[in-house]
Amino acid sequence: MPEPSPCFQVPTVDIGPYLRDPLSDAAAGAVDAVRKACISSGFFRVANHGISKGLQDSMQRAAEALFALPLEEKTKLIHPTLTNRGYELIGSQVLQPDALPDLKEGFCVGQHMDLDDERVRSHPQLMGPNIFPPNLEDHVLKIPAQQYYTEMFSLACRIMEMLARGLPYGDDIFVPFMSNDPVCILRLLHYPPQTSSDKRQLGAGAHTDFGAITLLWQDSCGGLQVQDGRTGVWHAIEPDPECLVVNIGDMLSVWTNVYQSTVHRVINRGGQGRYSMAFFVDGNTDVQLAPLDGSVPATGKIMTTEEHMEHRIGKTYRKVAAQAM
Ligand SMILES: O=C(O)CCC(=O)C(=O)O
Ligand SMILES: [Fe+2]
Repeated sequence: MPEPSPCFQVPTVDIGPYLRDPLSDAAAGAVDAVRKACISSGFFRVANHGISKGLQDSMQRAAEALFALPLEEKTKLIHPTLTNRGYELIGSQVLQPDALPDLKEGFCVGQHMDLDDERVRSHPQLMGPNIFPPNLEDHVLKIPAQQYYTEMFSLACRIMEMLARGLPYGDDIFVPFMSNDPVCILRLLHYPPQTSSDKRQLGAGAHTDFGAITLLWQDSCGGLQVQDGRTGVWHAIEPDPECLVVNIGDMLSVWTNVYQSTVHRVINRGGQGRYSMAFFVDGNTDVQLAPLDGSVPATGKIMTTEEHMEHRIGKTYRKVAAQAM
């Protein structure tokens, strides 16, 4: 394997000063560090992000309890229509078209909306009710998940603000995107230890994220890798309990042409189950995906974020039966 290039960096940015006072000099330094990371690797870690260790620990315990439920109970949590709510079986997603189905199971929580809600009728693929397991008490999963969701949403708004400040389109350019019931999804993930030597088997196949940004918590197992687009070399993103990983998704790459949505994957060779939690910021469904400088998108076609999400979800999900696992 070629040596990782020293130029490829996933820096750690202390965002505490920005969260405390966005107009301070230290905050301006953090904005600049974030901007540089978005332009070079599209990945950075954030320290002093304000999400407590206690809440993260509760969520890790919640994920362990949830994924330890019998398969029969987990399959009852599969949403009849939405892929961004409830349980997802191992192998449901194929993130890398030439690889085997991903060796991961997931569970998604979003903003709860009842089925008869007008917003659900207008956006039936992205909005809807949450599903929680009836056999886990609310304090185990539902309550911490809702608190974690709320806190991650606030943090995501602040990070989107930092990203806006690193661009020439106005500090509030992403406010509409983060308004009007923006789609944000908390996805708990469990990767069983991988024993297969088949190179086509990955925990999560190589992909770029669909939305604007992803905020990721990972346990101490390791296994997340990001690819340097210039050299093709994969770099491990080592776990750091003090930090969350932030990465740029395809929406920001289309809007800005300079912030990179970088290819990454997961391979869990740690010998034990790996847990992670991704918070996907997919945003206001009506916002247009067109370069902010007014140029024509590379694809020649302007989509809404909703059309883009439905396209990417449709391409990567497949129906799998529980008994095939
Ligand atoms: O589990 C991880 O560390 C990464 C997950 C990921 O890339 C994704 O869900 O998009
Ligand atoms: Fe990803």
